[in-house]
Amino acid sequence: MTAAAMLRVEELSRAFGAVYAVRDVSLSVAEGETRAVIGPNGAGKSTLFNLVSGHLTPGHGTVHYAAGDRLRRIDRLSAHARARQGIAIVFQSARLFHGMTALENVMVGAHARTRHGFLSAALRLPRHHREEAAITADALAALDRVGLRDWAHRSADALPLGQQRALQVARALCARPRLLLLDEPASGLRAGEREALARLIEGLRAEGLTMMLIEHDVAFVARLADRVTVLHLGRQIAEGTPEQIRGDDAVLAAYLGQEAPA
Ligand SMILES: Nc1ncnc2c1ncn2[C@@H]1O[C@H](COP(=O)(O)OP(=O)(O)OP(=O)(O)O)[C@@H](O)[C@H]1O
Repeated sequence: MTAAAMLRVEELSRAFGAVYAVRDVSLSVAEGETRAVIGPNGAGKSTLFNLVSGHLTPGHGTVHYAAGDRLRRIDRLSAHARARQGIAIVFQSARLFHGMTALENVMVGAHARTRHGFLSAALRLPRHHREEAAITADALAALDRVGLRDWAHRSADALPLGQQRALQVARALCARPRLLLLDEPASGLRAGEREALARLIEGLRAEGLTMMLIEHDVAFVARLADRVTVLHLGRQIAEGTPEQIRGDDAVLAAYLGQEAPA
């Protein structure tokens, strides 16, 4: 791949007690690439994402990210600092704010990058009024981008699951990410909802957004990802195009006894 790296992970490890969730993983994601991360249950996929987003710190290894004109080391920065630099994560479990509208849910994402932060915004301090108007405009634009503009003033609780996922993506987009991490965004969705989500991700890919995506369905991965990283028991056992991964013996062996990538 000739494009510049957006993310470089080197010999990254993280253990919980005696068990390595991620062990000596090295990978590089190019600017504009969509990278899928697959692997059987417990392979370390979510842990890897949390190590990149800053929700976990590594026991060993480094994470570099393209901030400004070069790769900078970020593995000791807080999740908040990484978010301000453009790394956004959509977690596997839906974390919407109940009792808030779709618009308010998205505005929370925008506050991650403002100077004064969410707390003073929540307190409605005067200096926030101009900033607030800009955030509202950004949040409406993000809702529009995911096809939820008409839901802006409706309760997020009323949204079907597929649209709740789209709302989470909108919230992440509102923070203007340069690297978007999506942890199993399609899990639990029905066929029509999966298709809508796939089209949403395709649209972001066409816009050139760099993404990492955890997903079990290999047809979904083949459609959306440029390259695939395969983890098993914390280690990276393969990397390549979706085509290369499908025929990889180590990958097929890792999935033995589980749902194999067909
Ligand atoms: N906070 C934690 N405390 C203890 N063990 C953990 C913790 N988080 C993850 N693990 C363990 O680390 C390993 C990797 O977990 P992780 O959630 O990263 O895998 P995964 O590939 O995302 O799995 P899944 O597909 O089931 O979501 C598992 O053995 C898991 O039990």
